[in-house]
Amino acid sequence: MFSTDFLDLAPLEEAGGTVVLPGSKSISNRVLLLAALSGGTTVVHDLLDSDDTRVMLDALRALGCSVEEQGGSIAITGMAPPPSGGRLGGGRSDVDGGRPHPNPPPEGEGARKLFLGNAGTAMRPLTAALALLGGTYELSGVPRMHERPIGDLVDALRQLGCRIDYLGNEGFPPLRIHPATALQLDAPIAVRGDVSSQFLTALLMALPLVASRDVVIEVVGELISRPYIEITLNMLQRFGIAVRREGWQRFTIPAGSRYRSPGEIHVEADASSASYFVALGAIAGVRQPVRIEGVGAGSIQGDIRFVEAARQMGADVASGPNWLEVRRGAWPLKAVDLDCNHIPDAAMTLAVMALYADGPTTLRNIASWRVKETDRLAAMATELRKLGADVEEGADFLRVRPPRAWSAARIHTYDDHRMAMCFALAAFNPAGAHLRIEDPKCVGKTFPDYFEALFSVVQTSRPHIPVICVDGPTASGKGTLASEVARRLGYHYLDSGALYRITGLAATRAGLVLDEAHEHSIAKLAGSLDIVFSTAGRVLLSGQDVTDAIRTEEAGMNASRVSALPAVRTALVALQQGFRRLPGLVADGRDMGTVIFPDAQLKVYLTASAAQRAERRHKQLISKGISATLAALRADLEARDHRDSSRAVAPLKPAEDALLLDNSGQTVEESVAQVLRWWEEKQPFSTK
Ligand SMILES: Nc1ncnc2c1ncn2[C@@H]1O[C@H](COP(=O)(O)OP(=O)(O)OP(=O)(O)O)[C@@H](O)[C@H]1O
Ligand SMILES: Nc1ccn([C@H]2C[C@H](O)[C@@H](COP(=O)(O)O)O2)c(=O)n1
Repeated sequence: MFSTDFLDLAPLEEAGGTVVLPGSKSISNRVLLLAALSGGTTVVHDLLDSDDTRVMLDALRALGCSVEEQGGSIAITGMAPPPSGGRLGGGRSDVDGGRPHPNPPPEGEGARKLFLGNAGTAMRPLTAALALLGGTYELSGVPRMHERPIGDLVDALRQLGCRIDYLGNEGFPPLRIHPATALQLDAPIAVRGDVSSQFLTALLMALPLVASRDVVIEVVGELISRPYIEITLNMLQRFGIAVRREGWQRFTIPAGSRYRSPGEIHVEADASSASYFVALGAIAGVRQPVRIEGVGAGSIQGDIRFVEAARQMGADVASGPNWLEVRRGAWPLKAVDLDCNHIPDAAMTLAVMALYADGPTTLRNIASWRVKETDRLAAMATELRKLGADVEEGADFLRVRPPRAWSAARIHTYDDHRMAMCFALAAFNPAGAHLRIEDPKCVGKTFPDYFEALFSVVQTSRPHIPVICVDGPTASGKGTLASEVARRLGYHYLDSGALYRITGLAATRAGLVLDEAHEHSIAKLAGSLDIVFSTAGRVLLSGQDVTDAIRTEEAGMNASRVSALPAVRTALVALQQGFRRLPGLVADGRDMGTVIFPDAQLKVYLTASAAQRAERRHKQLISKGISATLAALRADLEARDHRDSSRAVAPLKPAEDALLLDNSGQTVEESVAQVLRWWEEKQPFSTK
């Protein structure tokens, strides 16, 4: 996951390849709660690992469920009591036929506090389940969760006899739930269906806990987002509850309903997440398709119907039971006028596809966008306008006219994963306008590795991929500076010196003398090195860890020797240039700006006095327990500087367009801040 402050997207050109999608958030959180409410153990395969599912798992643990990892799957042992179980809330009327929470917080003791982040799929169903299970609880979330309505659900639960107080604003979390006294199950329970379908889902999942008789739910108003109710009914069926339905207005939970674990259950991939890759294929699947694995025509998720909308806009989609393959069909995409009530989440992706359409696109019946992670109607309109689109925002619709002239834009993401994910698709704009996605880690809610997945299936020409070069003499702090700048920007990092160090080591181990007479043998060796830079920061040569072996002063000197051989340098060019991958690269060495990446967008030549550098290296070695004298180190580094800058090929020198940075008097943070400032000044959306 990219945990940087922002992620800059270079202009993208094409897409093609395969993505395997993570599990559905909607299914994952339903399955977790149902497993918790069932007796015995349920092994859940392919569960989504994201912010919202972690919130649910933490809550279930706090409620006394056992959650165990089993070879990549999760085993949940539910909190339901044995069939002979006692009474609701551990001591209330049996008339209601309710079952008790097996582990409720004892009355009189403080409430059990559950923090549910911004997960509506945890807050709503847990409110209903805990109100019926008994015990005292406080349910809270992030500030935005406290702005998301829950009053209609609380009203429905109060009709039943549940006792729930608002701890902040009336109608919104946080909530305090008290044990119910007696439940009124004889009259139908009315719940509004036109604000969020999660209220009905919450009741459908909670009421089987107390269904000593038929329990009827009546939906008031037009039920929105029906496909989500279909998922709920489907999951309930898997856990032994056969809800009877009359149209979309009346639902009956049969008397005697009792949760039964299916033992094992697979979570299908997320159809809403698929929408970004369907759109990607429609926009950029020019020479090859984008193949999406984990979800397909057989999906139980309503958002799979996004595929129909994408087809209407021109996408060429083939599908199988759990895969989709999408290519560009019509281009530009076709403008549409669509009712999106059935695909509220995925419809956000259509709003970004509309930027590439041949006229204005209107998305209707999307009032529910206003009560999601953010007010998505307002947010979408604001951000689309930044790109140059002409946007009309109604109470429950959005009309998007594609930009006549695209602008580079910083996209604010409002802590809303879907804003980040769908706006990334604007990077294919024909004007090559740059995009900055702010707070990219918000995708952690449903798809933590979204950007990694995206970068694995998009292509752009090399010159578009940003590169920052940091060249300079030994111990000037290049590696320290370059790796930190890369971390802050979410870019890849190339330590080119390591490649020469590895070459020197491999040649020495092969018994080669590091001189001109062996130039071609060493070059051949350099061209066939099996090197792995592990994510844990280790360097492997032919599977062997050489991280420490290449860091000695002797290895540095040997690297300097082999680096003076022209054939060796040539042998390493392609390997170094191969590090230029999306979203960008920071490379350090001696010739990054002069030879390897002459078109780099920013070149820094980093220096410090020889005395400073010797001192830094001395400290560095001492901290590793390696003894050295300052004088010897200074003599060594001056000898290395001399060899590196006087060799015939690619000598150490500043590129003509490099910015000089003498960090003798700077801290590491000061030099990092300086380079980031220079980088920022080069961005098209710079505030300057
Ligand atoms: N601005 C700075 N101020 C003080 N110390 C620094 C600064 N930058 C780096 N250092 C320290 O100097 C030491 C050498 O830095 P680093 O290894 O990054 O240099 P380098 O130029 O990459 O060296 P080499 O080319 O030999 O690999 C490190 O211990 C680092 O923490
Ligand atoms: N781009 C590069 C990187 C390194 N070298 C040579 C010269 C150095 O003395 C040696 C070790 O580099 P370090 O790890 O100290 O950065 O490798 C080069 O010629 N070109």
